[in-house]
Amino acid sequence: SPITHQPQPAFESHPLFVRQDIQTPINASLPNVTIFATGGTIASQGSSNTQTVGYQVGLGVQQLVDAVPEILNISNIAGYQISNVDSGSVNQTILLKLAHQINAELAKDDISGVVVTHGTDTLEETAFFLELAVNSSKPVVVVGAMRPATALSADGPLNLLQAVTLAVSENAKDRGTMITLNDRIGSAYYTTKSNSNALDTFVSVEAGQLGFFINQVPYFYFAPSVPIGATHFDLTNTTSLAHVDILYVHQDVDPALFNASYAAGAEGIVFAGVGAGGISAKASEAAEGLFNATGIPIVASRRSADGFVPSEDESFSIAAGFYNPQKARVLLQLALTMGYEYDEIKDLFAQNYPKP
Ligand SMILES: NC(=O)C[C@H](N)C(=O)O
Repeated sequence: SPITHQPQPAFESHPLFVRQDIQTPINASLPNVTIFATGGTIASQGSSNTQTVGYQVGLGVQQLVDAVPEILNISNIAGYQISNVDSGSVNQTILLKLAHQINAELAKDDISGVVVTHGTDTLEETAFFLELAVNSSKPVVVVGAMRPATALSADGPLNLLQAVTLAVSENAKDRGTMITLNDRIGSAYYTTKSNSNALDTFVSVEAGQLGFFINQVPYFYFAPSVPIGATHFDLTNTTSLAHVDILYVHQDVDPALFNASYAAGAEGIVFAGVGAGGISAKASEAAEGLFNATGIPIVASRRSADGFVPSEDESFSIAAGFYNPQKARVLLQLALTMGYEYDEIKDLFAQNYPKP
């Protein structure tokens, strides 16, 4: 019979708590999974079944689950509507709601894992944020779609089934936050969106995928392992995140951007450098001047899709190592939020550098 999962009393009083229940049948012999819906293409509808650009977000978590009744053959589902936005509009309020609610959910003995439905554009940022903010052996799976729910060959329903499958899989434990889309399973650490339009958009070229689905069964290439530099933050009492900007470097980049970013409130800056963290002499001078004047951490990442930014002696900047700019930003943001000193931030990034 249909049931409504009730909110946890301890969480009702939390300032960031928002909840919308869904109604699904319950089968006591199946594991429990909680879906946190945030929006994105997976929750979008077009005006025709051939429209694959320019559609509107708006489907609720109940509709996402109703579209894939097969999910209820493998799990009992509780659903929370955290937001319903394109992922370009996901912000720290949404991220903190997710972190708080997922931590509370995974602390319950009868929950096997959680799934977050999300737009793909910034999915990797949310996944990496959750990787850092959630410390559990249970699977956290972030999933999206490249085609709206109304499209011919919509990819959302199968992606969602695979995400829930992963959330109840014993083999998916101790792998942190995972990203799944188009049969592939990736780590939140290194998976990135590679194509604005294609279904097969999530890649991790250097670090590789964790696994893939065959006939809806997840197969992993490796036993669970911990990425170099893996770390977790306890955000239990956190209600806002530090302001960190990303500046994109290019020929003739305006050196004034660094001071402008600081003037607008940035507490840290990541720049997407050319090559392995490069920047013009003039911009470098401006960035160094800002660092000397304010002491705010400035992290050098790269605008290339993949690669490593090595640390340089005597540099005013902290090398991002393997982190792309958006992941370096999340790491710096959390370190600043938790009150890390400059040297601790340097060490945090250095933990990710390859060891000889
Ligand atoms: N494929 C997608 O999900 C793109 C969408 N614009 C988003 O919310 O990120």
